[in-house]
This record gives sequence, structure tokens and C-alpha cells, in this order.
Amino acid sequence: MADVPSTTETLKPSQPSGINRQKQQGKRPFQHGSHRKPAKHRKKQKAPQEGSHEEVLLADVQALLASQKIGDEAVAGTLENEAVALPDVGSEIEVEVVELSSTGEGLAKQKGSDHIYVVPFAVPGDTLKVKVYRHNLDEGYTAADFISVVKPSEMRDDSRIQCPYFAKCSGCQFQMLDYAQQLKFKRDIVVKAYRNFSQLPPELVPEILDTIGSPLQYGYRTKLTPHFDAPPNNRRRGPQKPHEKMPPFGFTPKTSRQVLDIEDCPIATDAVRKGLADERFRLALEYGKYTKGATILLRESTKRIPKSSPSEVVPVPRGIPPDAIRVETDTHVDFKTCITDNNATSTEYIDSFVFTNPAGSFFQNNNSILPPFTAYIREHILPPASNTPAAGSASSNKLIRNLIDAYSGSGLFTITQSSLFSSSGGQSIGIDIAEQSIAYARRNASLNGLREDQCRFVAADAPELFKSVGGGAYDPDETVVVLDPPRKGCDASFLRQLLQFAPRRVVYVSCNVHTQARDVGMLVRGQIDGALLGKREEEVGGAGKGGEEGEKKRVRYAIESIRGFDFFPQTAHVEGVAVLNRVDG
Ligand SMILES: C[S@@+](CC[C@H](N)C(=O)[O-])C[C@H]1O[C@@H](n2cnc3c(N)ncnc32)[C@H](O)[C@@H]1O
Repeated sequence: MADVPSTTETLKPSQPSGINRQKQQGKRPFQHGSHRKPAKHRKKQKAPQEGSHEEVLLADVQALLASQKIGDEAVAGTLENEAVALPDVGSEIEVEVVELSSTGEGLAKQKGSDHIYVVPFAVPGDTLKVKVYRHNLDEGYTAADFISVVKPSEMRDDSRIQCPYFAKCSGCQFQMLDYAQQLKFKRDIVVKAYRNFSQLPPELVPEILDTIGSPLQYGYRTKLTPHFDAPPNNRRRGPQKPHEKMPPFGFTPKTSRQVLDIEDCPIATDAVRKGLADERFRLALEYGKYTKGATILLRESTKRIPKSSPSEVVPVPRGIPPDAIRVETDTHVDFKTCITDNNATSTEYIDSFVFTNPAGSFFQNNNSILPPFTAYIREHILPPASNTPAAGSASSNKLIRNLIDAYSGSGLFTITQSSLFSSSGGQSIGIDIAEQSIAYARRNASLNGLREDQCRFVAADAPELFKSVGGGAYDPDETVVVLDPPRKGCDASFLRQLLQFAPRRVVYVSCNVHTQARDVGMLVRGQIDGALLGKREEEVGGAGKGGEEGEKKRVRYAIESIRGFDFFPQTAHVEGVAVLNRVDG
């Protein structure tokens, strides 16, 4: 394996092209003359949040500009010329789509120009009619709204679209694509995430594996949160009038402030679709009671009744409405209903594991993919037999017996993986900042027959974890850490302590492959915020504070595999699983 570069580290993405470089040099990458506001009228640009839609889009725009071989001078020259040519906001133009950004939007160009237009609902190879929406000149592109397809790409087949709101609602981007093609695009998203945000040389990133698809490609979403606005003209202060007619009830598209009225959402499960219809019916009767807007929770919940034989006819149980969605199997019947109370308890099954949650709190939204997904984690949470540590290393004779599930929520990984660890006398611990999720995690452990000595939970900020597992309570050589942080990824303090604890194996699950790539990059380099981190103090005789001594002994990881999972078919979203091993010897 190639050695790890010791560059000056930041938490910023790699900068593949000229725009950020020019900004650093105090130059403006784009000078569009008449389209630019004078400097004193311009708002100071905030740096986009790491891993945000904006940052990811910018990285792709920059990469496309770089691939066009636009050097700093050429940019300035082109732009002087383009200043005149750029279409006015509101005008309609034709563009050809060059590629898809990792945000799911198309990057397109007008014939004869290198200027980039960012267009939703686009497929590479499409010629589209679009409406210019905003010139983001500092970022080097123009945002445009999709109007119609002039000439479809070979990849596009609009007869695949199953939703009448597609291209109006912003929820889905890919309904016109074959599912295999969607999965290919999602693999590209993971590839680009590691290229743009890990700051690792390509030889340290293994080939990204194929994205695992969702068993259900429609009818999978177990949660929706449609909303409606306050009555028009109601001010914050003063008399509040109720709605005079049924307000639009649905979702707000990205480029609009108006709620789009949605009668149905085919990516949702049957129970949630029924919940949406029921809530629309209720709102049609009760809109006059509302003086404010509201968001309505629609969360599927399952009541499972075991069958004594495949042919047994199970009656609707007490407390379940007769029109609940009924799903028959040989061994049980699932009655599926839709909960709208945030504080009610929802119940989900993953194979034979049962999970309860406060309906309004986090739980994975696609139940159909959870059995293959948790099976994949089970197959990869322990090292493959061939991956034995280097002879003579501290861990050469040790088995991984302990699981630490950081950002555990209500215990998805702790509980579904626990048997692998309890069977070898080890233990599992989950930690999450949300007390309510931890209360439910404890309850879920008990519902799944796990004792506290097999599986325990702590409600705390993730870095506090190391107080519970440090000091010899868990031998790092015998421990795997599963990470599943929120979209912003792990914070530096957590990663620093993780490197100091130095578990033998890390399985990093993420709903944002861009922040995952950033964090994995730091673990592979053994550097957080530029500081090199040493091994645990007892092992290196007082080193471990970073700096030169730390560099000699620094803990770092090698990536075993990276793979995407498609939790959200028809959208550009992809979840990532990266498996890492501590580099010994
Ligand atoms: C993506 S969810 C994963 C939950 C769980 N692994 C699952 O799949 O159901 C992220 C979790 O991180 C938790 N969280 C957010 N910030 C945290 C922090 N600073 N420390 C610990 N947990 C945190 C949230 O409460 C949430 O449950």
C-alpha cells in the first residue's frame, strides 16, 4: 500500500479546478459585467456547509470547468465575452445536458458556449428547454428551471414516470431512468465523493463496489411529512384569520415558495399513501380551524400477528382499523397503519427483529432494504478470515468481541448485530444524543430478548463514548466501531478520540457520502485538522499527543471496501458503507 501523504490538512473538499483557487488569490472567477451587482450591493457570500447540496454541486461544476481546460486567464477572457451573451433571468433557452451532478441535477451547456447551466430533471444527452432562474456568477454557473424535453437522451424513457407530479415536485429526480442506470449513477456519486472530498490519493481508495438496489423501487417510503401554509395575509402579530378554503397540501418545490398540492405519492408505502388521502380528507373538513400552517407526520406502523399454519385466516386485531393494509405471509400477517401523532409509538420489523420508535423521531425510511442492508453489515462487521493482522502485532491473536454503535438511534445496529458479539462473550454498546431514542433502544433490546450485559445503551454526546469504553473497559484490538452520524458527519473531537482509542475495525454507515469521504480520509491519514494522532498512551510510552512523536506511531486506517446502498430509489440520494481496518505493523 502506498504511504499516506502528509499534506496540510483542512476539513475542506479537494479543489479540482480554478474557482476556489481564484477566490483564495483574491480574484473573481467570473466577471459577467452587466449581470454582476456592484460590490457594495452584493451580500457577503457564506462558505457553503460541508457536505451540503451547494458544496457538492460546486465541486461538480468546478470539475466540469477543469475538464474543459479553462485556465485562470482563459476563464477571464471567456467571461468578458460571455458577459454580453448570457441570457436574461426569465428567458427560455435550449441546452444540452453534459453530465449529472451528484445532487441529481444536470450540468448543461448552450450550443457554442462553455457556460454551465444547472437544470433539474435532466438526463445526460437530453436537449432541454429551460428557463433561466438565477445567475450564480461567483460559483460559475446559472440555475435554470426545467420546462420540456426537446430531444430526449437515449437513457430517458418518460413512460417510466409513475408520478403525475414528477418534474413539478422536487422529491424525485430519476423516475425517467431505468433502475439499473439509477444504480450506476449512484455508484458514480460515491466515486466522486471520495475523489472530491476525501483528500486521499487514488491508490488509497479501493474501487467503489456496485450500489445495492432497493427491493422496492416504488411504494417503499415509510414516512412523509406533507405540509400546508398559514392563510394568506396572516401577519405574525394582529388578528389571525382561519383558512377560507382548503390550502394546497403537499411539498414545496426547491425553486418555489408555494406549496404544491399533492394528492398521492407513489414512492410511499400503501399505508402512508392511505394516510395522505385520509389527512387530505380531514383537512378538507377542518381547514377552517387552522390559523397557521402545519406539517403533518405520516409514519407507517406494523402490527404483526403470527399464524399457526400458512392457511390460517387471521381476523383484524382489536385496535386496528378494518381498512388497515394487510400483508400476508406463511408465518404471520402484518397489519399496516399510518400514524400522525409525533409522540405515538411506531413499530417496524426487520426480518424477525422488532423496533419501536417515537413516530416523529429518526428511523430508517425504507423498510424493504433493511433486511439486505443489516445482513451486509453482519457479513462485514467482522474481518474476513483472510484479513488476519500482521504476525507479532498487538492484535494478532485476538478476536473482535465487542461492538460500539456510535449514533445508535433506537439500536438498529446494536440489536441486529449483537448476537455476533454475545456469542463470543463480548458486549455491545450503543450511544446517541437523543434520550428518547436511547429509552426506546433499551426497550427494543429487551423486546428482542437481549440482556443488559449483552447490549447496553448510553444517552450522551458521541465523544462521551470514550469515557465508557476507555480505561481498559473495551480492548481496542477486540472492538469494532459502527458509525452512523447525521448528514454533517462526525465532528473533529469525536474523530480525534476515535483515533486515540484506535479500534481494530470501523464500519462507517452514512446518509451523506460526501461528509463520509471527508471523515474516512482523516481516519486513513490519521490526521484530524492537521494534527497527527498517536496510538494509545500505554502502547507508545507517552506519545499520543500528535506532533512528531505522534507521527512515528500514528494510528491510521486502510479502506477495505466502500459501497453505496439505494435507500431512496427515484431520487439522487445514496447511503454509503465504508469498512476500515487499523493499519498494524
Ligand atoms: C442517521 S441517524 C442513525 C440512527 C441509527 N443508527 C439508525 O440507523 O436508526 C443519526 C443519529 O445520530 C444522533 N446524533 C446526532 N448528533 C449526535 C451526537 N453529537 N452525539 C450522539 N448522537 C448524535 C441522532 O439522534 C440520530 O439518532
